[in-house]
Amino acid sequence: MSLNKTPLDKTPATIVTGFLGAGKTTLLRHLMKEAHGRRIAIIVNEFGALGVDGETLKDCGIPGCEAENIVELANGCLCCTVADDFIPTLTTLLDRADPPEHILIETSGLALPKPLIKAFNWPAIRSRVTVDGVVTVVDGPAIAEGRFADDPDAVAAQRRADPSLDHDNPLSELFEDQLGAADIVVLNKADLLDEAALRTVRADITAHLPRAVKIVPAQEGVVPPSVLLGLNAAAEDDLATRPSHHDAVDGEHEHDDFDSFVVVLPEYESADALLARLPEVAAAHDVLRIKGFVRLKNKAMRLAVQGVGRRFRSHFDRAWTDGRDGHLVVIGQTGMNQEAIAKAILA
Ligand SMILES: Nc1nc2c(ncn2[C@@H]2O[C@H](COP(=O)(O)OP(=O)(O)OP(=O)(O)O)[C@@H](O)[C@H]2O)c(=O)[nH]1
Repeated sequence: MSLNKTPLDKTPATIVTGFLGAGKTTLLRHLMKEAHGRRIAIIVNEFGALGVDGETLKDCGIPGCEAENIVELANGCLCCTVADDFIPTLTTLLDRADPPEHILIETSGLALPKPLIKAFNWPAIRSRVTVDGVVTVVDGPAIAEGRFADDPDAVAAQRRADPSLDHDNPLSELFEDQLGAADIVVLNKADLLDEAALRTVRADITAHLPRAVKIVPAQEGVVPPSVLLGLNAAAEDDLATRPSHHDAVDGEHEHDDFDSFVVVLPEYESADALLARLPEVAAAHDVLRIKGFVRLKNKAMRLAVQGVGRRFRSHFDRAWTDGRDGHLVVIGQTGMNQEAIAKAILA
């Protein structure tokens, strides 16, 4: 793995972006597994008040994932809290007696990557750190299902009403912004696509890329670190080639299209009924993402639950280390019926 300092002796940072549930944390875990003792620090940003990704990575047993190497910024989106959170966090990491050789930054699934890349030009960090590359992870099956596609009729109607608008779907705008920033695209969850679907999805991604960028199919985020790290992109010097839907307003944007809330869970004898209910609830209410941990009676281990759309997985990841209740973070588009969703989950 090429983790050498850049010619100007700046610490390289890799931004891992991609929509909710695409597989960013999974990819980070793989990178850490292959780090072979290199000093890598991780900054994880999440949409929603309770951090699940940081919890998933911290002390997961992979060397390097000790809690002190993982910084969680759980209050909203990195792209909006650059001055308050991001710059001080980076500075603290770089000022360590034993500073990291490489920094991995996982954005929230709803973050726009461009304002974050821009932040690397702030005087406080510009001479010390550089964006080695932007890795955009995409959820292959979600693209195949048309999750990020505009409805052409709705777009046409919207354009007639207001020509400055070009999307009816906030998901497609995010998808394009995340691809627009990419130095490399990881087409993840290839196990859920056949050859023909893989070809179609690849063509769809290519059609949205503003420049020639490599697309690497992957399962469980398994891509060799040598492919993802050491790209030397210096993305902060190259903003013009990374278009964003928010360029016209100098990056200004809001995240009011999406919302999240937490459902606190009781302790269960068995999680079977809950696990059977969750995909139904997600489908009935068009929930984008559900993730969290379930507490079971007489079990020291916590059950990690991950849902993307109506696709769910669960496994016992490690013992509870605190007295927290089981909980699930639910993310969806603004206007989802929070009360009905919580009720259905707890039924
Ligand atoms: N079938 C399949 N599932 C995958 C693959 N990669 C990740 N997943 C699953 O997809 C779910 C979401 O993965 P994460 O790595 O948490 O996704 P993320 O992008 O970090 O999610 P957010 O931080 O919420 O945006 C988990 O249940 C993973 O186990 C894959 O290649 N194939």
